[in-house]
Amino acid sequence: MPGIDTLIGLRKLSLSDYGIAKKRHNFSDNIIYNDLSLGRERFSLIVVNNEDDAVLNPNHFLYTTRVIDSAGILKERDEEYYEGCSCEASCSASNCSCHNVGYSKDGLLQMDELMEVIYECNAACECTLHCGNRVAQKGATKPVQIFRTKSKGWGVKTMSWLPKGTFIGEYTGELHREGDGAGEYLFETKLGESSCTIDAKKCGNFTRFVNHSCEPNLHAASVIWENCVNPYVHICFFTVRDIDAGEELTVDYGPEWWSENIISFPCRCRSSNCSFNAAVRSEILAERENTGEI
Ligand SMILES: C[S@@+](CC[C@H](N)C(=O)[O-])C[C@H]1O[C@@H](n2cnc3c(N)ncnc32)[C@H](O)[C@@H]1O
Repeated sequence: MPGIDTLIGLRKLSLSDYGIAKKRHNFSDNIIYNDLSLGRERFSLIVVNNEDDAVLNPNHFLYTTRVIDSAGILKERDEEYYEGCSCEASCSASNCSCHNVGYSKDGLLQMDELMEVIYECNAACECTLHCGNRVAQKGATKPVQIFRTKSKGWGVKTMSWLPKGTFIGEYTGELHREGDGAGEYLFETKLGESSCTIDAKKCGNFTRFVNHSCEPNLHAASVIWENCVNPYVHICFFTVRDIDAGEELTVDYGPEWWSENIISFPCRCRSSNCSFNAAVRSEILAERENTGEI
């Protein structure tokens, strides 16, 4: 009788696979899944647990590399479109007439001149898919690994050295109207002028495992690659500095997220200027008790 993992196509490592991989790569990691994305990423999304304190149940979320619009929010939009660019092959800051090009020639986000919104070329543009102004829309290419951290549950680490400005992945999940949904996997984004949220609790990709740090090495950028007047703003993670292979990838969840969640636990990012550590948490809880909030 095949197990559930086999039925849903998840390749759990057999002991012999593990032995071969261990010999070949000379590692001592305890790999529990060799591709959590089930082939949906361009790299094998390996899951490692060297802490022996929990197992990851891959069936409790659906792996998706795209945002899922089950509420039909995107469909409700007026179909009004902008024209694309008419650059012949590839756009650059000097020759692209219709877009602000936020990337360097190597496809790195220009972190020192960061724009509030990055407009990539889109389906209405005449440039080719090789255009340097199409980075995040092509999806994740840099291999990452899911690993069990000591005190923050699962986390994500990079398998290779990454220069500053590298695109890591888009935050995917279920799209909700503003105010709908709650919880630890919510990320706020925009639809034209209005706000909505992406909930990665039931569905998402590896970015749902990225933990918070008060000194993060990723930036959550707003990126648009639709030409409609009311575009969906994709939340895309880019490196804010060079990152070594093996380093954990982290992002700042923001004060609103912590305002909701600090009641349950303190921040364990261990950075020297942590804003939500145990001491700060005690002060916040004492203040909320005083004001009758809790
Ligand atoms: C979006 S999830 C990140 C993935 C999560 N670690 C997991 O195992 O699924 C957010 C949750 O991760 C944990 N977490 C993330 N960053 C943390 C931090 N700096 N300190 C403490 N817990 C953290 C908390 O449990 C939080 O509710």
